[in-house]
Amino acid sequence: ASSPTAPPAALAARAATLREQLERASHEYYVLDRPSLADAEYDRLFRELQTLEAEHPSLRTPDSPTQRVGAEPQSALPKHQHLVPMLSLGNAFSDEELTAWEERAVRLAGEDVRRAGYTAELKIDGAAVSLTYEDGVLVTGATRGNGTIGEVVTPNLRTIRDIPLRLHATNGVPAPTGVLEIRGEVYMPFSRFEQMNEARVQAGEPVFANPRNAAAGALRQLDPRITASRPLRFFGYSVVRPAHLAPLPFRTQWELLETLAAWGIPVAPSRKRCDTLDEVHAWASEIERNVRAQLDFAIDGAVVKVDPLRLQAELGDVGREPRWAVARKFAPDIAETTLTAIEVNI
Ligand SMILES: CC(C)(C)c1nc(N2CCN(c3ncccn3)CC2)c2cc(C(N)=O)c(N)nc2n1
Repeated sequence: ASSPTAPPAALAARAATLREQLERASHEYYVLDRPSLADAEYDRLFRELQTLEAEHPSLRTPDSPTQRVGAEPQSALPKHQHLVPMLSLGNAFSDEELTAWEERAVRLAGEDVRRAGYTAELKIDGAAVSLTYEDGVLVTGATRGNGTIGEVVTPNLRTIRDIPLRLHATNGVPAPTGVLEIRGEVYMPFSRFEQMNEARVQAGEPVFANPRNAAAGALRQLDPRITASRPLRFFGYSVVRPAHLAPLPFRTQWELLETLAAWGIPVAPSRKRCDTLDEVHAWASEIERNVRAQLDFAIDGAVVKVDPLRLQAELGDVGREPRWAVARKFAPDIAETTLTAIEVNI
């Protein structure tokens, strides 16, 4: 017999179904931009779940869509120690410097580095964060901070629709178990950045100098309702877990990104699996010359990574920078440098 407070199994099952349907609809609407559920239907299901949770509080789980916006403002942001430190990135400002990076890696780990190839990614110009999931449920979100200690901003990150509150099994990829940290970049699309600054000018509020500052500022709000009002997005690019836990279900950076996407984490477009560094040079040049101007978000370059995790571990890090990855920086965005110049003149 069920105890008086435990909800009947049928209601618990209904709540679980509603959570799944609402999260899938939200993912299709915000991430895939192809909604399959009408807004009115979404609202009806959302209200049904809210009612169920109000009548049976034990059904109000942390991965419920009703728990995205809303905790009370905090007094200050608590500190968070990252399970695995978030590294920095060395910079390569030219093709020659990128080639020198490859030569050093080959000297250390041998020709396998060249044979195995690279994953090349856009370098999103936003604010780096780390999301901790336990058995697929988001439990903590933190800013990068100094790489070892960041600030807990979980309520603020939960307001970002791109960030799933629960990781799902799809395309034959099982949902993750145990604890893992997903790292990525929170950013503000250009189109929404301009719109927000326009509104701030009308409201007599100070404008943000660039989308990166706007994203970082929104993330560090004490009141999540303010964060919820800011148009923030997210791309993931790294998954780590403490060394003593079971290995993750992928062997290369490319498979890592495919796994993130299968779990419902947005991954930046225009990435490329390159068999040679020449392919990386050509891809980076195409991105800087043609793709960058079409993107609705700021990038400050590309990130080139030795693909196999085995070689990444063999290469390790020096100081706080991985030997197996490097940022290929592009010329600063014209708009930003112009604005900075104007600020200086004034
Ligand atoms: C996992 C590694 C360390 C190789 C790594 N580290 C990154 N970053 C480190 C330095 N970061 C940083 N941030 C502030 C201050 C100092 N360093 C900001 C993130 C990456 C950033 C991006 C991106 N932006 O799109 C990306 N596609 N891949 C990354 N990969």
